[in-house]
Amino acid sequence: MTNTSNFFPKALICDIDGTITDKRRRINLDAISVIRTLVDSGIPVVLASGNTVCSITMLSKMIGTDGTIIAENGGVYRVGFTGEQKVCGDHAMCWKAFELLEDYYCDKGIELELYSPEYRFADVAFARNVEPDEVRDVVKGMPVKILDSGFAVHIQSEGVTKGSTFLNLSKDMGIKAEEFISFGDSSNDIELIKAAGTGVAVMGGQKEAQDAADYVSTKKYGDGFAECVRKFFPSLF
Ligand SMILES: O=C(O)COP(=O)(O)O
Ligand SMILES: [Mg+2]
Repeated sequence: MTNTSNFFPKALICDIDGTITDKRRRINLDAISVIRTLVDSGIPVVLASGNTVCSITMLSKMIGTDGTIIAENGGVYRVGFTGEQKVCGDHAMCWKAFELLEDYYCDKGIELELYSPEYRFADVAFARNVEPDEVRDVVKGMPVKILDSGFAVHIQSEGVTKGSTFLNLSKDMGIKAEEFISFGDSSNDIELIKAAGTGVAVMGGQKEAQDAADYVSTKKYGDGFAECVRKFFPSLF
Protein backbone atom coordinates (compact mmCIF):
# COMPACT_ATOMS: atom_id res chain seq x y z
CA MET A 1 0.00 0.00 0.00
CA THR A 2 1.46 3.35 -1.07
CA ASN A 3 1.93 6.03 1.51
CA THR A 4 0.00 8.80 -0.21
CA SER A 5 1.99 11.54 1.51
CA ASN A 6 5.16 10.47 -0.34
CA PHE A 7 3.85 10.47 -3.87
CA PHE A 8 3.08 13.66 -5.75
CA PRO A 9 1.81 12.73 -9.21
CA LYS A 10 2.51 15.08 -12.14
CA ALA A 11 -0.21 13.58 -14.33
CA LEU A 12 -3.22 11.31 -14.13
CA ILE A 13 -4.50 8.59 -16.43
CA CYS A 14 -7.86 6.97 -15.82
CA ASP A 15 -10.18 4.34 -17.18
CA ILE A 16 -13.73 5.41 -18.02
CA ASP A 17 -16.42 2.76 -17.51
CA GLY A 18 -16.66 1.74 -13.88
CA THR A 19 -13.98 4.24 -12.83
CA ILE A 20 -15.47 7.66 -13.56
CA THR A 21 -18.99 6.30 -13.94
CA ASP A 22 -21.25 4.16 -11.79
CA LYS A 23 -21.78 0.48 -12.47
CA ARG A 24 -24.49 1.37 -15.01
CA ARG A 25 -22.07 3.60 -16.98
CA ARG A 26 -23.68 6.83 -15.82
CA ILE A 27 -20.97 9.49 -15.50
CA ASN A 28 -20.09 10.50 -11.94
CA LEU A 29 -20.50 14.26 -11.52
CA ASP A 30 -17.95 14.49 -8.71
CA ALA A 31 -15.40 12.68 -10.91
CA ILE A 32 -15.88 15.31 -13.62
CA SER A 33 -15.51 18.03 -11.02
CA VAL A 34 -12.18 16.73 -9.66
CA ILE A 35 -10.83 16.19 -13.19
CA ARG A 36 -11.67 19.83 -14.03
CA THR A 37 -9.82 20.97 -10.91
CA LEU A 38 -6.75 19.00 -12.04
CA VAL A 39 -6.91 20.31 -15.61
CA ASP A 40 -7.38 23.90 -14.40
CA SER A 41 -4.31 23.42 -12.15
CA GLY A 42 -2.17 22.29 -15.10
CA ILE A 43 -2.18 18.55 -14.32
CA PRO A 44 -2.52 16.54 -17.57
CA VAL A 45 -5.44 14.08 -17.48
CA VAL A 46 -5.57 11.19 -19.96
CA LEU A 47 -8.68 9.06 -20.56
CA ALA A 48 -7.78 5.39 -21.24
CA SER A 49 -10.63 3.08 -22.19
CA GLY A 50 -11.86 0.14 -24.19
CA ASN A 51 -14.23 2.55 -25.90
CA THR A 52 -13.77 3.95 -29.42
CA VAL A 53 -11.68 7.00 -30.30
CA CYS A 54 -14.75 8.99 -31.31
CA SER A 55 -16.64 8.35 -28.08
CA ILE A 56 -13.61 9.15 -25.88
CA THR A 57 -12.86 12.26 -27.94
CA MET A 58 -16.39 13.53 -27.36
CA LEU A 59 -16.14 12.78 -23.65
CA SER A 60 -12.75 14.55 -23.44
CA LYS A 61 -14.25 17.67 -25.03
CA MET A 62 -17.24 17.68 -22.69
CA ILE A 63 -15.18 17.05 -19.55
CA GLY A 64 -12.54 19.55 -20.63
CA THR A 65 -9.28 17.60 -20.99
CA ASP A 66 -6.76 18.33 -23.76
CA GLY A 67 -7.87 15.30 -25.81
CA THR A 68 -4.97 12.96 -25.00
CA ILE A 69 -6.46 9.47 -25.02
CA ILE A 70 -5.94 5.73 -25.16
CA ALA A 71 -8.81 3.94 -26.93
CA GLU A 72 -9.69 0.32 -27.68
CA ASN A 73 -7.77 -0.99 -24.64
CA GLY A 74 -4.44 0.29 -25.96
CA GLY A 75 -5.19 -0.30 -29.63
CA VAL A 76 -5.17 3.42 -30.46
CA TYR A 77 -3.60 6.47 -28.81
CA ARG A 78 -3.26 10.16 -29.51
CA VAL A 79 -1.68 13.18 -27.81
CA GLY A 80 -4.11 16.10 -27.77
CA PHE A 81 -7.15 16.49 -30.02
CA THR A 82 -5.03 17.13 -33.10
CA GLY A 83 -2.11 14.74 -32.54
CA GLU A 84 -1.43 11.85 -34.88
CA GLN A 85 -3.65 8.86 -34.16
CA LYS A 86 -1.40 5.83 -33.64
CA VAL A 87 -2.74 2.29 -34.05
CA CYS A 88 -1.15 -0.76 -32.39
CA GLY A 89 -1.62 -4.45 -33.14
CA ASP A 90 -3.11 -6.59 -35.87
CA HIS A 91 -6.78 -5.75 -36.44
CA ALA A 92 -7.20 -8.46 -39.10
CA MET A 93 -6.08 -11.11 -36.61
CA CYS A 94 -8.67 -9.89 -34.07
CA TRP A 95 -11.35 -10.24 -36.74
CA LYS A 96 -10.13 -13.75 -37.57
CA ALA A 97 -10.55 -14.68 -33.92
CA PHE A 98 -14.01 -13.13 -33.88
CA GLU A 99 -15.08 -15.20 -36.90
CA LEU A 100 -14.00 -18.35 -35.09
CA LEU A 101 -16.04 -17.28 -32.06
CA GLU A 102 -19.04 -16.37 -34.18
CA ASP A 103 -19.11 -19.90 -35.66
CA TYR A 104 -18.61 -21.53 -32.26
CA TYR A 105 -21.44 -19.60 -30.58
CA CYS A 106 -23.71 -19.87 -33.63
CA ASP A 107 -23.53 -23.66 -33.25
CA LYS A 108 -24.70 -23.15 -29.64
CA GLY A 109 -27.54 -20.87 -30.79
CA ILE A 110 -25.91 -17.73 -29.33
CA GLU A 111 -25.47 -14.59 -31.41
CA LEU A 112 -22.56 -12.28 -30.56
CA GLU A 113 -23.48 -8.61 -30.56
CA LEU A 114 -20.68 -6.43 -31.92
CA TYR A 115 -20.08 -3.02 -30.33
CA SER A 116 -19.48 -0.20 -32.85
CA PRO A 117 -17.27 -2.22 -35.23
CA GLU A 118 -17.41 0.57 -37.84
CA TYR A 119 -15.55 2.93 -35.47
CA ARG A 120 -12.79 0.53 -34.34
CA PHE A 121 -9.24 0.49 -35.75
CA ALA A 122 -7.54 -2.14 -33.60
CA ASP A 123 -9.77 -4.35 -31.47
CA VAL A 124 -13.10 -6.15 -31.76
CA ALA A 125 -15.62 -5.66 -28.94
CA PHE A 126 -18.85 -7.48 -28.27
CA ALA A 127 -21.57 -7.88 -25.64
CA ARG A 128 -20.78 -9.74 -22.45
CA ASN A 129 -23.54 -12.35 -22.86
CA VAL A 130 -20.91 -15.12 -23.01
CA GLU A 131 -18.30 -16.27 -20.49
CA PRO A 132 -14.89 -14.58 -21.10
CA ASP A 133 -13.08 -17.77 -19.97
CA GLU A 134 -14.95 -19.85 -22.53
CA VAL A 135 -14.08 -17.25 -25.19
CA ARG A 136 -10.42 -17.61 -24.19
CA ASP A 137 -10.61 -21.38 -24.64
CA VAL A 138 -12.09 -21.06 -28.12
CA VAL A 139 -9.33 -18.75 -29.43
CA LYS A 140 -6.50 -20.53 -27.58
CA GLY A 141 -3.33 -20.66 -29.70
CA MET A 142 -4.16 -17.52 -31.69
CA PRO A 143 -1.97 -14.41 -31.10
CA VAL A 144 -4.81 -12.53 -29.43
CA LYS A 145 -5.81 -11.67 -25.90
CA ILE A 146 -9.36 -11.68 -24.55
CA LEU A 147 -10.05 -8.75 -22.24
CA ASP A 148 -13.01 -8.37 -19.94
CA SER A 149 -13.83 -4.81 -18.96
CA GLY A 150 -16.90 -5.86 -17.01
CA PHE A 151 -18.92 -4.00 -19.67
CA ALA A 152 -17.78 -5.78 -22.87
CA VAL A 153 -15.53 -8.55 -24.10
CA HIS A 154 -12.65 -7.35 -26.29
CA ILE A 155 -10.37 -9.22 -28.67
CA GLN A 156 -7.00 -7.49 -28.66
CA SER A 157 -3.68 -8.33 -30.33
CA GLU A 158 -1.28 -10.17 -28.06
CA GLY A 159 1.05 -7.77 -26.25
CA VAL A 160 -1.21 -4.73 -26.66
CA THR A 161 -2.75 -3.44 -23.43
CA LYS A 162 -3.62 -0.09 -21.92
CA GLY A 163 -0.33 -0.48 -20.02
CA SER A 164 1.93 -1.12 -23.03
CA THR A 165 0.39 1.78 -24.94
CA PHE A 166 0.61 4.03 -21.88
CA LEU A 167 4.41 3.56 -21.89
CA ASN A 168 4.55 4.82 -25.52
CA LEU A 169 2.09 7.62 -24.85
CA SER A 170 3.92 8.89 -21.77
CA LYS A 171 7.12 9.16 -23.85
CA ASP A 172 5.25 11.16 -26.49
CA MET A 173 3.89 13.42 -23.72
CA GLY A 174 7.36 13.87 -22.23
CA ILE A 175 6.22 12.72 -18.77
CA LYS A 176 7.71 9.64 -17.12
CA ALA A 177 5.36 6.73 -16.46
CA GLU A 178 6.51 6.82 -12.79
CA GLU A 179 5.19 10.37 -12.50
CA PHE A 180 1.65 9.31 -13.33
CA ILE A 181 -1.09 8.06 -11.07
CA SER A 182 -3.37 5.58 -12.84
CA PHE A 183 -6.93 4.49 -12.05
CA GLY A 184 -9.00 1.50 -13.13
CA ASP A 185 -11.75 -0.86 -12.07
CA SER A 186 -11.34 -4.09 -14.04
CA SER A 187 -8.95 -6.70 -15.36
CA ASN A 188 -8.43 -4.75 -18.60
CA ASP A 189 -6.78 -2.09 -16.39
CA ILE A 190 -4.24 -4.34 -14.66
CA GLU A 191 -1.26 -3.43 -16.87
CA LEU A 192 -2.12 0.27 -16.69
CA ILE A 193 -2.45 0.13 -12.92
CA LYS A 194 0.98 -1.54 -12.69
CA ALA A 195 2.78 0.68 -15.22
CA ALA A 196 2.20 4.02 -13.46
CA GLY A 197 4.11 5.34 -10.44
CA THR A 198 1.06 4.58 -8.35
CA GLY A 199 -1.88 2.49 -9.49
CA VAL A 200 -5.29 2.84 -7.89
CA ALA A 201 -8.25 0.48 -8.23
CA VAL A 202 -11.72 1.67 -7.37
CA MET A 203 -13.85 -0.48 -5.14
CA GLY A 204 -16.82 -2.18 -6.79
CA GLY A 205 -15.00 -3.46 -9.88
CA GLN A 206 -13.14 -6.73 -10.45
CA LYS A 207 -10.90 -8.15 -7.72
CA GLU A 208 -8.00 -8.70 -10.17
CA ALA A 209 -7.68 -4.93 -10.56
CA GLN A 210 -7.67 -4.42 -6.81
CA ASP A 211 -4.98 -7.11 -6.39
CA ALA A 212 -2.75 -5.29 -8.91
CA ALA A 213 -3.18 -1.87 -7.28
CA ASP A 214 -0.99 0.04 -4.82
CA TYR A 215 -4.10 1.59 -3.37
CA VAL A 216 -7.79 0.67 -3.35
CA SER A 217 -10.52 3.27 -2.77
CA THR A 218 -12.99 2.96 0.06
CA LYS A 219 -15.93 4.23 -1.97
CA LYS A 220 -17.20 2.53 -5.11
CA TYR A 221 -16.70 3.38 -8.80
CA GLY A 222 -16.67 7.14 -9.59
CA ASP A 223 -17.05 8.09 -5.94
CA GLY A 224 -13.88 6.07 -5.23
CA PHE A 225 -12.06 7.84 -8.04
CA ALA A 226 -12.97 11.29 -6.68
CA GLU A 227 -12.04 10.17 -3.15
CA CYS A 228 -8.54 9.10 -4.26
CA VAL A 229 -7.90 12.11 -6.50
CA ARG A 230 -8.51 14.30 -3.45
CA LYS A 231 -6.21 12.06 -1.41
CA PHE A 232 -3.30 12.15 -3.88
CA PHE A 233 -3.59 15.85 -4.79
CA PRO A 234 -4.27 17.31 -1.33
CA SER A 235 -2.98 20.78 -2.17
CA LEU A 236 -5.60 21.23 -4.91
CA PHE A 237 -8.70 20.50 -2.83
O1 LIG B 1 -15.29 -0.49 -23.61
C1 LIG B 1 -15.41 -1.15 -22.55
O2 LIG B 1 -15.50 -2.37 -22.54
C2 LIG B 1 -15.38 -0.45 -21.23
O3 LIG B 1 -14.33 0.36 -21.24
P1 LIG B 1 -13.44 0.87 -19.99
O4 LIG B 1 -13.92 0.28 -18.72
O5 LIG B 1 -12.08 0.44 -20.40
O6 LIG B 1 -13.65 2.35 -20.07
MG1 LIG C 1 -13.49 0.12 -16.68
